[in-house]
Amino acid sequence: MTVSSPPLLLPSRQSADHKGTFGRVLLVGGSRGMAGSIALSSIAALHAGSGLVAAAVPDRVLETVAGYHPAIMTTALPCLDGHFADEAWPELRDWVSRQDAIGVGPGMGTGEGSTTIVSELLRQRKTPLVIDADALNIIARQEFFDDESYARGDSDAPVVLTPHPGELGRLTGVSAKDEHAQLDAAQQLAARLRITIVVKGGPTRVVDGCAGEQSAGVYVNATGNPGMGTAGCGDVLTGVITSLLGQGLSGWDAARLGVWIHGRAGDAAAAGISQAGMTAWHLAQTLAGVADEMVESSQTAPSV
Ligand SMILES: NC(=O)C1=CN([C@@H]2O[C@H](COP(=O)(O)OP(=O)(O)OC[C@H]3O[C@@H](n4cnc5c(N)ncnc54)[C@H](O)[C@@H]3O)[C@@H](O)[C@H]2O)[C@@H](O)CC1
Ligand SMILES: Nc1ncnc2c1ncn2[C@@H]1O[C@H](COP(=O)(O)OP(=O)(O)O)[C@@H](O)[C@H]1O
Ligand SMILES: [Mg+2]
Repeated sequence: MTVSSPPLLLPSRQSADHKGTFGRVLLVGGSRGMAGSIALSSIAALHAGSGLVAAAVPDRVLETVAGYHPAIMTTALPCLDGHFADEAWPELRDWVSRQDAIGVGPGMGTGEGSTTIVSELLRQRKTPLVIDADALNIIARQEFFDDESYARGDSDAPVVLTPHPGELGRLTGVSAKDEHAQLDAAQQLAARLRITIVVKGGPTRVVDGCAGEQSAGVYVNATGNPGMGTAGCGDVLTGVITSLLGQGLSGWDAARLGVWIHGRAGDAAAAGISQAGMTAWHLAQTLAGVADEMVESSQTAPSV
């Protein structure tokens, strides 16, 4: 199988590097019945190379999420019926500025507490943000993006949305059935808000509304396969892109490299297991095995 080349590479790792070099990231989400989503995002962030990963989850599911992986740190937030309570944001607020990037949305539900978290995370402009899943559904339902004040400026941290066509339809009002109209709508939304949007699917496309020539046009990803049409694969991508933002990439670079390595891991899972039998769990594991393909290797590093 010929593997397409990554759109860019991370700098090679140096012997003096440490956890802090590779970023501290926070994944916010999960709920009773959907604890796995935020665990997949958190494990994916570790397997994409982050130095430190924590999951901020409703108290009720903390032990469940913590049980998936000993390296994931967890923070319990106030909970009501297994979902974020209104009191969750005041406790989450102080964590935000300490992160190199935050991913929000997987499995979080669309209740009051989650809505406040999404609204406040959108207001802050210092911490890079990936917005996925129920966080996108909240934005759509609350029509937050009708308010131009959410648009990003040159000095603001990057924001990356990762909708599948169903979520993009809710956000833009353009049906998932009309692929081209959805891509146009995503490009208009990205340009208006000066953000990056990953339009997930087969293939996935990335559009970017931030300044600079390099981000003009549409990036069409060449990796991935229909075996990835299985629960949790989008949650894995959220963790990957959050990790890459936390490693210092721009929204455009983190989104393109993120979808490339995500699809590459999906191809490795399909080859190792099968398209029909692979799951998001397999994808998260194969991601660890291919992660170095995102990094400048000694072979490609300029000779001294
Ligand atoms: N193990 C877990 O805890 C999981 C939790 N999940 C969470 O469940 C919540 C709901 O997300 P879901 O995506 O499952 O539900 P949604 O209702 O948002 O999306 C599912 C529907 O979207 C449409 N859709 C999706 N991809 C499409 C495509 N390529 N073309 C056309 N239509 C498409 C289809 O109508 C599909 O039935 C999210 O918060 C998500 O994070 C899911 O990620 C699944 C796994
Ligand atoms: N046919 C396909 N080819 C390539 N990638 C696919 C295909 N179907 C789904 N995917 C990928 O799998 C992921 C599914 O995301 P999503 O629907 O959000 O999953 P979940 O919310 O269950 O985690 C996306 O990254 C999407 O691009
Ligand atoms: Mg999803």
